[in-house]
Amino acid sequence: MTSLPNRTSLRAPVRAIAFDLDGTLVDSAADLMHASNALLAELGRPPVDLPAVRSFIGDGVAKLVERVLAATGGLPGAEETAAHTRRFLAIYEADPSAHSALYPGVAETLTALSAAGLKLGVCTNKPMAATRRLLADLGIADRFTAVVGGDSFPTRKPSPEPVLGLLALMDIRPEETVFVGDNEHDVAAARAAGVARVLVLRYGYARVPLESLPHDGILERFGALTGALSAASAC
Ligand SMILES: O=C(O)COP(=O)(O)O
Ligand SMILES: [Mg+2]
Repeated sequence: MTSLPNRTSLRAPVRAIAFDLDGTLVDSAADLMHASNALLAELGRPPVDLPAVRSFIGDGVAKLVERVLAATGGLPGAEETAAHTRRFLAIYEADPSAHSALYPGVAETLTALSAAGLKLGVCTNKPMAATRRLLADLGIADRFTAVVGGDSFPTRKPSPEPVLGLLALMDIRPEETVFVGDNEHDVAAARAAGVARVLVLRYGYARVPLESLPHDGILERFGALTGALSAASAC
């Protein structure tokens, strides 16, 4: 009787890792809060606190600003909201990193993964200009083969479009890719793009229990990624 090949031997080897940004690589909530509060001060509105801002992150800047406005006196009309979003971006892009930091283990782990020959990419819903500046300020811009932001394609995560766009730029197929994120949009986008594995970080800005999401594993800390990848390739 012929034996069936095991699951692993049917899988393409992992050649790339695509990372989410906010809540995965970078704890960026404090700068988003400061930029929100600078805007709110100009509008004569009360400030928002860190837990509120954490819960507003993940759908891009326009949604963040809408949620900030809705929580502090109400959402104005579409044109005024768009003007406030532009003002928020001007404030945020001028310095997106003063109060932000890489999560523990991020710099070392990215170095180890590139040294192991893996291509690394970023797929975030944050607009590109702020993303580029944040990655540069935190000293990790040169680790990535490609970066895509919330304004790089017509749709954002949870759409698979930016994930597939990132992989095209990296010349990598979804089945050769692991996606590492922190929220429900990352899992949905990566699943819809057909990546081989989806891992989520416990410490990020998820708005639903991680256990309820169709991921392939929860990482308690960023440094656990190298072990998770070698365990998967060994089994
Ligand atoms: O919502 C944002 O602006 C950024 O979020 P992300 O990096 O987690 O995709
Ligand atoms: Mg995130």
